[in-house]
Amino acid sequence: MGNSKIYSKIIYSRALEQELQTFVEAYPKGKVFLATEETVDQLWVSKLDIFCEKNTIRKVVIPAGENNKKIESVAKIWEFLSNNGGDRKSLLINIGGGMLTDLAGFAACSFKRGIDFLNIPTTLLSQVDASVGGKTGINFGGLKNEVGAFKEPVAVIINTDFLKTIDRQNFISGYAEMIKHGLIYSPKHLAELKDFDFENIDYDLLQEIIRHSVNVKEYFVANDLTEQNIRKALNLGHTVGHAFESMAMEQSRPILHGYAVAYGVIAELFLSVKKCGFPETDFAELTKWMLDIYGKIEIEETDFERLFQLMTHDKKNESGKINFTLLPEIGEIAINQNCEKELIFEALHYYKSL
Ligand SMILES: NC(=O)c1ccc[n+]([C@@H]2O[C@H](COP(=O)([O-])OP(=O)(O)OC[C@H]3O[C@@H](n4cnc5c(N)ncnc54)[C@H](O)[C@@H]3O)[C@@H](O)[C@H]2O)c1
Ligand SMILES: O=C(O)C(=O)C[C@@H](O)[C@H](O)[C@H](O)COP(=O)(O)O
Ligand SMILES: [Zn+2]
Repeated sequence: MGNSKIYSKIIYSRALEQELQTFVEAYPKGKVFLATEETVDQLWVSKLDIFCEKNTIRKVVIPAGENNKKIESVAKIWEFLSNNGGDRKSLLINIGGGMLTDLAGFAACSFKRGIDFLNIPTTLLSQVDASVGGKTGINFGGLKNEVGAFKEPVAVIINTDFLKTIDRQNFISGYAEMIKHGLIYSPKHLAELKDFDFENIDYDLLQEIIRHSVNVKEYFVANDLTEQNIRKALNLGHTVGHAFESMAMEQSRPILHGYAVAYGVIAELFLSVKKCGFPETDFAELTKWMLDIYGKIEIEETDFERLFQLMTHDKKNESGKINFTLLPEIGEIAINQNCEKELIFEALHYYKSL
């Protein structure tokens, strides 16, 4: 099984500038560039000595927010690299949440057909998921990640200090992808997440739990970088979740990605019960737990058709059939599970009734 190996190095370190220096020195002088976004720039990047004027690392800053994960922002990064002498041997350092690492990763892997990039994730979600594994991309035509490429960063530097300025909503958004990792691979990870007190964060413990979560992601990526088979496990909750996220965006009431994933996981566990025999007691317990944390997105019956249409664009689909990743039980995966429209509507009815 598998068509790739892990090329990226994951570095857990709180000595960020020291780690970065090693990379900067490995590339030609003047050919190291930085991409970030406004919030992260103000809170963090502008305070780091390594990026001060006397050093030659030039910077491009994108406005913050999911609505900036778009082609115009990619063009801004291409233009910046082009105007500042970016060449094939350049390095682009991406510092930010998943919006920024997806976007700038895509800009890097398309500029001059691909330059090196290094990810420094600053949200929980990007530390445990988005910055790792080489899925880069942008939203297009109202669809999530409709355009992108698979390319691994040269390294990912994970520094939990960044999480000290994250708000609660963004923290629990990232926590949803960790729950997903527990569900698809590791009941032990799920248990430690259930025990974690995110109202009163222990950062040393968090660092350990992040490492466990990243290990789950790396396991699937190492075996299937381009998502031909087993990597589809990492997409649990995303067929319905991305439809919720896109619809919420269309209706001008955007939701965070991790919340959309949590809502999608509930709907897809319903499908798992129906199609794969997922235990009903586990389903009831997990649904209650996630409802307590995430609440729910309010949907109307009149939304179902649009949600279904959005699901027809999911990247796991084949021959016009909507394919889900489902679970026969916690830690056991069933990929390529085709569900008919009637059953998908049943799941949406169930979700609406909660
Ligand atoms: N490539 C992948 O495998 C993958 C995996 C999961 C999610 N994603 C994508 O990641 C994106 C979501 O990422 P996200 O949740 O990090 O969102 P984000 O990058 O939009 O960041 C969330 C918010 O936190 C702010 N922020 C970032 N770092 C901060 C810090 N240290 N302190 C304070 N505020 C900070 C940002 O300005 C933003 O307002 C989505 O586009 C999703 O599709 C990609
Ligand atoms: O790494 C993966 O593979 C994932 O599916 C991780 C997801 O959490 C992430 O949101 C990813 O960007 C979704 O990809 P998509 O292919 O469904 O757009
Ligand atoms: Zn996701």
